[in-house]
Amino acid sequence: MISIDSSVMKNDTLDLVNLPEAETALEIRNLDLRYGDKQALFDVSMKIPKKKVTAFIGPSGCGKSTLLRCINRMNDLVDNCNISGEILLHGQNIYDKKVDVAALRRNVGMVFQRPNPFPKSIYENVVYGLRLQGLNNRRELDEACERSLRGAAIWDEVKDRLHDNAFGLSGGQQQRLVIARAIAIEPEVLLLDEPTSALDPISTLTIEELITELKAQYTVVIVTHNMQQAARVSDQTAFMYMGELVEYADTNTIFTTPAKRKTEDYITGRYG
Ligand SMILES: Nc1ncnc2c1ncn2[C@@H]1O[C@H](COP(=O)(O)OP(=O)(O)OP(=O)(O)O)[C@@H](O)[C@H]1O
Repeated sequence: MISIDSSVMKNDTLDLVNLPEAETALEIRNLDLRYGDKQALFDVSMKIPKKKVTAFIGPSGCGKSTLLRCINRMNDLVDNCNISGEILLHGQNIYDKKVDVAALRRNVGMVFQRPNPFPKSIYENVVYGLRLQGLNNRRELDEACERSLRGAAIWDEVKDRLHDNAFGLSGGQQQRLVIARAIAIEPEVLLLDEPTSALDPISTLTIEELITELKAQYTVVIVTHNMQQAARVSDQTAFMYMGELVEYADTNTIFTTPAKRKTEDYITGRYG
């Protein structure tokens, strides 16, 4: 039986079904996804609120990462992947033919399970996306670098070695650096795919605190295996099972009074 510390529970609840457009960052409508013959998502619909943390939880293979990857069209890179349904960002379906996928991915950044800094200096990692956009002014790059590293809660640790190779950082620092790189280009949405699963407990806690700070500016969607983590960092939780969205509600409700039996069985550790 998994017990969740009730002191970490939050009290604000949103009506996720009738969420007003102004408060909605993304709306997923009737999303189905197939990898070849195998259907991995079944008719998923949900509204993801702006500037909140939304967690996807569920047993291994239930489709959490697949759903996350749909939000910035990472699944486009997978052969044989077939998607129907819509994901609306600012009222526009991101799967519309007119959509510029590179621009979408700038606006919807992604951080993966294993920290993946580039083999470059800390500084060059952070400003990488800005350079790609053609920004070359040293002062602007310096400012953006500092702002992003501060935003990712790693500035104090690296400010005296910005030109050292990023591989010299610890795993937890590398993950915060990668988050700094993602926020340097000022996305609206940050997708975090099990961002702490390769980290030690102290680094995990630092990243969790960071996630809570990030929602002041960004909409955060996180996939996690760790239910305590979902309870600690998220405002809303979506429980998935075998490709279906079983229950989606504020995190407090999911962990204390879930409406569905399957959710209760999962959060109480009966399977997983
Ligand atoms: N590229 C792929 N090609 C074929 N099948 C895939 C691919 N990626 C995922 N799948 C399948 O889709 C289903 C959902 O996988 P997904 O990785 O989204 O689940 P998950 O809930 O994130 O799992 P985990 O917690 O283990 O990472 C699984 O059955 C998986 O085997």
